[in-house]
This record gives sequence, structure tokens and C-alpha cells, in this order.
Amino acid sequence: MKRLHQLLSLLLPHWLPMLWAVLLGFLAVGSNIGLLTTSAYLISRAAQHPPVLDLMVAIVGVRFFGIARAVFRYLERYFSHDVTFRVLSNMRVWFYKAIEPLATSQLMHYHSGDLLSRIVSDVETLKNFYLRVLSPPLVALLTLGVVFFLLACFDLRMAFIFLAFFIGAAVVVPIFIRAWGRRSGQGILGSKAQLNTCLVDGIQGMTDLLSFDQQGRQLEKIDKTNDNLSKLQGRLAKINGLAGSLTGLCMNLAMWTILVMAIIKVEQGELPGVYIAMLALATLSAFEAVTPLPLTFIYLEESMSAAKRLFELAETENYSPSRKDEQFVPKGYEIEFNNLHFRYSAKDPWILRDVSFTIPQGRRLAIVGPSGAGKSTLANLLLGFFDYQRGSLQLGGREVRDYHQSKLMAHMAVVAQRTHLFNATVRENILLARPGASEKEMIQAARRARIHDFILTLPEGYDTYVGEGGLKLSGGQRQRVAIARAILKNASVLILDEVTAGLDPVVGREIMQDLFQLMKDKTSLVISHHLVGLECMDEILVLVEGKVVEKGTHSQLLEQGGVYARMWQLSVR
Ligand SMILES: Nc1ncnc2c1ncn2[C@@H]1O[C@H](COP(=O)(O)OP(=O)(O)OP(=O)(O)O)[C@@H](O)[C@H]1O
Repeated sequence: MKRLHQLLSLLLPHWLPMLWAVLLGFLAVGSNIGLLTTSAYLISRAAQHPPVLDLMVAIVGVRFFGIARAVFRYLERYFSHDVTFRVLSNMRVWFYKAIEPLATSQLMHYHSGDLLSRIVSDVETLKNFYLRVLSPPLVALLTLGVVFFLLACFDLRMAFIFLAFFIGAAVVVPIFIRAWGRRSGQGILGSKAQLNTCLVDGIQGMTDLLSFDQQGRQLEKIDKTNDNLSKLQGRLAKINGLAGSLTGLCMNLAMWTILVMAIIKVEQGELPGVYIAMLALATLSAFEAVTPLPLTFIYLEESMSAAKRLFELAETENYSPSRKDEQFVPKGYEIEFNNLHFRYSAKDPWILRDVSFTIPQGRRLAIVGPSGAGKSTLANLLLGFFDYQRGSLQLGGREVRDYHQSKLMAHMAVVAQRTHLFNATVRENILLARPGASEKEMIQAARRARIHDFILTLPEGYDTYVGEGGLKLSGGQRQRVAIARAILKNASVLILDEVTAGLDPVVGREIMQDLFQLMKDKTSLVISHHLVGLECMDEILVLVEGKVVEKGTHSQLLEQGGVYARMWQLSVR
């Protein structure tokens, strides 16, 4: 019920065009009823050879309803589809806005195929909510009222018999179909999402699958999911067919019953014969409004499943620094961790335990340690992606959690281990850091990142597309684009997270040297597995299992002969 309410509230701003579409839908069905009844009357009356003038009203009626039916149907389709596409486009924007803040801390729990399925398939499914769930019952109700009234003018019993069959087709058949097709409607969405996930997984990991000769296994998995989806869709098609047959049965029984009753009334002299065909055809054509109803419940189930998947993601609890005071300017850029404890959730173990250290403004601090020690977690806390449970973390004398997220980010430039490059031009990728930067500033940043000369060798220079995820660039070139971004941003705090991971040592060393230039006058936090070049850092901190176990300069730590010294010996061997 909560989901239905939420879904209706998303549609509420569009209630007027929706109402118009319902009205036009009713007028289209009404015109069809008008066309068939006036035609039936015209033919029956013409058979009695009356003066032509007697037939004029019926002739005009046939013409009018014939044209009106086409015009109203066209307008109904135009309005209903127009409003549906508007609703869908608003929903996509709403959903994207809702999940955007989750990108840093929640979306990693979802597979990209599943996310794609939610934003494309599930939103698309919701188009049925208005077109096939909300609108048809309203049109059917209006049609029922008009035809009931028409039949009641001739005979109240006829009207009630029509009502009984109409309710049978509009209510009883859909309830039966719902009971039968409920699981299929819900299952189809789940299977579609599963298939998307398998396909995206397969495409992203294609190289690994080929290199381990495992493409057959992935194909088997895709085949299985596809089979399941086809079975469910086949089942739904059967249900669809049965629904059509049952509605047809109700319609024909209703028409025959009314026809027999009308004949009896004519025989008894209670009804002129010209009305027999008219009454039978009015009954028959009214059922046009019922045809879409049996599937209404199935589409309702499907829409509710889609809404559940969308809303549950959009409602995911998320942390983000949220101080309203956006104008706050930090007093300097000193970073201070004080007895900080952190874990990802109450169920998880502590990842950081009693971490305390300070990076004075303009100084450079490196964090080294084994994999899983919590180094990237430290950086993520500083970026405001997660909240810490105990202790304090301050930037410029103020708790990081008290900053407004966008203001906090304005002070930080990050070069991460895996930089995402968008499927856009080199220029757009660099300007992401500061869209308003001039051409000169952008080229200067690229020069300092030592990527400018390479960019000029590309077919269209800065306007060359880099491909999905920067596919057309090497790992080192991608990192240099990321560095150019950081230079262009020119923020006061610099965070470098495993910048040289995966690069060959020569390129890694070159990149580190360039980065040391960039670090001048900036408060810098460098996270690294590799100890290459760390001699230039003001302080190095060794993190093991979330605890700071050693602190000092490169030479001090070597003298201590502890973890750092052992790591150093291994790295220079
Ligand atoms: N979003 C998350 N939810 C739950 N646990 C997480 C999450 N991110 C990381 N962890 C866990 O936190 C621990 C520390 O991870 P973190 O990435 O900070 O380590 P790291 O020292 O940077 O490792 P590496 O050097 O391999 O990148 C790991 O055990 C990891 O499994």
C-alpha cells in the first residue's frame, strides 16, 4: 500500500493530462458504441423503406461517430503516451537524483547490471501503471454507466443482465487471472534484472573469461537465466490468451442473452423490432472497454515490484556531511585524526582503531601498510563518504562531519588508484575538475601532468574520444589525465590513493616525481603499497589492521628496524 501511495504521488503532478486521456479514451469507446448502435438502427429502419428524411438523423449519427471514433482514439493515444513519456522521464531524473548521493557509500553493494536494470527496465515497466492499470478501469466504469443507462431505458432486467456479465469480465476474470499470473509478473522483473547482471558481468569480464577458457560457463549461466525468463514470458502469454478468451465468452454470452430477451420483447409487442440489433450491438461494443482489464492486476503486480525495487534503493540510508552553513571557510588546512574508531556497520569489525595523527597545513604524510589495513578507508572518511563512530577527524579546526559535502569536496583533489574516464573527449575529461577553466589553464595542467605532448599525437588532439572507461589510453596515460585534473582543480588538500598501483616501476617513479611537484604547499595524504619515493615525505605512518604501529620519516623508520624497515628491504631486493 505504501508503494502504491508513493507511485501515485509521483503521478500526481500530471493528474490533469491523465484525466484528459481517460476522458478521451471513454469518448473513443463511446463513439464506437454510438457508431454500431446507430448503424444497426439505420440498417433495421431502412429495411422498413421509410421516407429518406426519417433516416437523416441516423445517417448523420453514423458519419459523426465514424469520424469521432478515429479522432478521439488518436487524441487519446496522443495524450496518454505524451503524459506517460513525461512521467517516465521525470521518474528517471528523480531516480538518478535519489541514487546520486549513494554513489560513494552504497552503490558498490549493487551490481552495475542490476542498477542499469532498475533505471531502464523498472522505470520502463512503470509506464504500464498508468496506461494499463489506472486508465482502463476508469474508462470501463464510465462505459458501464452509459450502456447500463441506455439498456435501462428499454428494460431494467436487460440492464442488470448486462451489468452481471460486465462485472464478470471486468472483475471476476481479472481476479482469476491475477491468482494464476501473479508469480509470473513478479518473476519476469527479477529474471530480467538477473539476465542484465549476467550479461554486463560477462561483457565486462570477457577478457578474463577468454583467457581462462571459461566463456562456456558464463554462456551456460546466461542461457539458464534466459530460459527462465522465456518460460515466465510464455506463461504470461498463455494467461494473456486465456484472459482474452474469457472476456470474449462473457461478451458473447451477454450479447446473446440481450438478443434473446429483445426478441421475446418484440414478440410480446413490448419493443419495436428496429431496436433488436441496436441493443445487441450496444452490448457487444461496450465490452471493448473491458478487454484490457484482465491483465490490469498482472501489470499492477509488475508495477508494484518495479516500484519496490526503485523505492527501496532510493530510500537507502546514506550518510553525507550535511551542515547547512555552506559559507563556512576553514581556518587553514591542517588535518587532525584524534582517537578515531570506524567500522562500516554495527555488524562489521572495527576497521580503524584509535587512530591519531596530524598533517600540518602544507605538509606531506604517507600511509603505508599491508592490504586491507584500512588505508583507503582513512581517505574515504576524510572525503566525507562515511561517518566515524568514535573520536574526531578535523579539517581546518572543524569536524569533517560538520561540513557541507560539496564545500568539503571543494577543498580536496583526489587522484585514485582507478580513475574513471568518461566516454568523452580528453578535454571534457580534464575539465571535469573545473568546467569553467580556460583553454590555457587546461593545457598548462596537462603539461604539468606530462600528458600534453601525448594528447597532441592523438588524431583530434584534445577533442579525441577516449572510449569507455578511457579504453584508448594506457594505465599510465589515464593516471596522468587524473593528475591533470587534480592540478587543474588546485585544491588545498591533495589525496593520492595508490596512484602508481599496476604501473611499471619506471612510469610509477616518474608519476610520483611529478606528484611531489604538485604537493608543494598543499596538505597531502599519500596512500601507497610501494615505498618508492617516500623519502621525500615529511612523515610516514605504518597502518596494520587499523592501528598506527609506526610513525616517522623514512630514515627514522629504517633505523627503528620495524615493519617499515622490513617492507623496505623486501621492496629493494
Ligand atoms: N564498503 C565497505 N563495506 C564493508 N567493508 C569494507 C568496505 N570497504 C572496505 N571494507 C573492508 O575494510 C577493510 C579495509 O579496507 P581498505 O580498502 O581501507 O584497505 P586498504 O588498506 O586500503 O587495502 P588495499 O591496500 O588493498 O587497497 C577491508 O577488510 C575491507 O574488506
